[in-house]
Amino acid sequence: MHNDIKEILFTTEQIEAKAAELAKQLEIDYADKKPILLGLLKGSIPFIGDLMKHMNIPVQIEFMDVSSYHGGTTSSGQVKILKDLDTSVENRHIIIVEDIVDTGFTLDKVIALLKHRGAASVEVVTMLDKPEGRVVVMEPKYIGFNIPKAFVVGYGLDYDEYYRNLPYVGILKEEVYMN
Ligand SMILES: O=P(O)(O)OC[C@H]1O[C@H](OP(=O)(O)OP(=O)(O)O)[C@H](O)[C@@H]1O
Ligand code: HPA
Ligand SMILES: [Mg+2]
Repeated sequence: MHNDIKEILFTTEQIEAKAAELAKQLEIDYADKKPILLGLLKGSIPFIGDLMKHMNIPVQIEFMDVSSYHGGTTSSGQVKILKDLDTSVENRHIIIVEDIVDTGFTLDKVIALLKHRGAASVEVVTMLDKPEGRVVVMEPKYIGFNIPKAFVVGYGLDYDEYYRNLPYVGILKEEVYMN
């Protein structure tokens, strides 16, 4: 285990099994809908990779780069779109892929934008949900695991752009970001 990690919450094996399980549910629900899997960069990179390889239906993969944490452990509340979609979402079924839902600010903004652009439906699949972090109402339809109110890293999740490459999800030691 990395020296900056206090506790591992989910191992690689647990995460990969959960991704496969979620993919099978999406396969059933979107069998004839030709959905767009929309990954929000950068955190969703490992999860969208694990998810898509278990979805044996026609699916389009797209990305938006959205950011609001700017290197800290709390949301700035300002959700910036650093790279927008370059494909139309009109009349398309969108599955937003997230690593984590915390305050809900990111999804609130992205969902409103996609609906405004005429998406036929918008749902969210997230590997992690931190319900105690919520500031705006947000209920993702597909959730991998619920987590307590702690700052976590790994499996795409960063602190100040590092730790995304850890193959597990763990709680970051507070001393790493307190000084
Ligand atoms: O529910 P929220 O409080 O909005 O938090 C969730 C979002 O925050 C993180 O993104 P971040 O802004 O750190 O960008 P990143 O994916 O590039 O790390 C995470 O990847 C989610 O997209
Ligand atoms: O707990 C978290 N860790 C990393 N990034 C995040 N973005 C929202 N919550 C978190
Ligand atoms: Mg981040």
